[in-house]
Amino acid sequence: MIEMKDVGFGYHAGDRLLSGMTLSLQPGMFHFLTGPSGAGKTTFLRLCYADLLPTEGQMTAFGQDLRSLSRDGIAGLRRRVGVVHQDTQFLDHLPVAENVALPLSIAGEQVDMQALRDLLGWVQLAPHARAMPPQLSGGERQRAALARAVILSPDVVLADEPTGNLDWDMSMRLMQLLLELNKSGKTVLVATHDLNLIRATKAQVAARVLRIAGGTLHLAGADL
Ligand SMILES: Nc1ncnc2c1ncn2[C@@H]1O[C@H](COP(=O)(O)OP(=O)(O)OP(=O)(O)O)[C@@H](O)[C@H]1O
Repeated sequence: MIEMKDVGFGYHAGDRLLSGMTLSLQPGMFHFLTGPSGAGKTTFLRLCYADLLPTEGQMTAFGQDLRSLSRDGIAGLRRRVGVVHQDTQFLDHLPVAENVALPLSIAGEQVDMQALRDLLGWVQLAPHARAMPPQLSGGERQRAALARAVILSPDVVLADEPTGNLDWDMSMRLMQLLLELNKSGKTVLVATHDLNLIRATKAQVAARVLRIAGGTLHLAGADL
């Protein structure tokens, strides 16, 4: 899985945004990552899918040192780690179904149309399969982003403020999908500053809450 030992990161030489982070993502566990705006949550997630490399310490994913991964190694890692980004981008000239299937096309793989239909049905977007992304509501966009993040059947799903622009009902609907993924065995990590969302989810799953504060990572107490 993903393991960090004394990991630090700075965007500029001499700058240490994050330091001393020691953590293992627990396989099959539901994790939250919280902390104030600007604390480094997105940066942490980017480290987890090797979009950024640590400037200090040791970090491995699925037993491989991230700093020594080849291009193919990074591509392999990205298959095993699905990401729902904070500012979900779609190709606006392609229908939702094609956007969701994009990781398959990029990997040069055949699209199994029945599996794609099932996936769209699971995120309740079957009626919107031929819609264009600008026609989707915020909640529908996030569900499409989640479908795209899991189409390659990753082991780990990272979601960066996936409910940031959604009302409570929509947020809970998205969280249910993430819970279902977790129940099916996937390791999930959701970055959010919404403590109510964390509390409501913790009523349903024994989630582990990580918090970034003071430039490092802590395990939050059970009161959260
Ligand atoms: N590409 C970048 N280059 C330089 N600094 C950056 C870059 N990306 C982020 N930062 C800075 O790093 C800090 C942490 O940003 P990050 O986006 O990781 O925080 P966050 O906790 O996800 O914030 P939010 O909750 O507001 O999304 C911020 O001060 C931000 O300005």
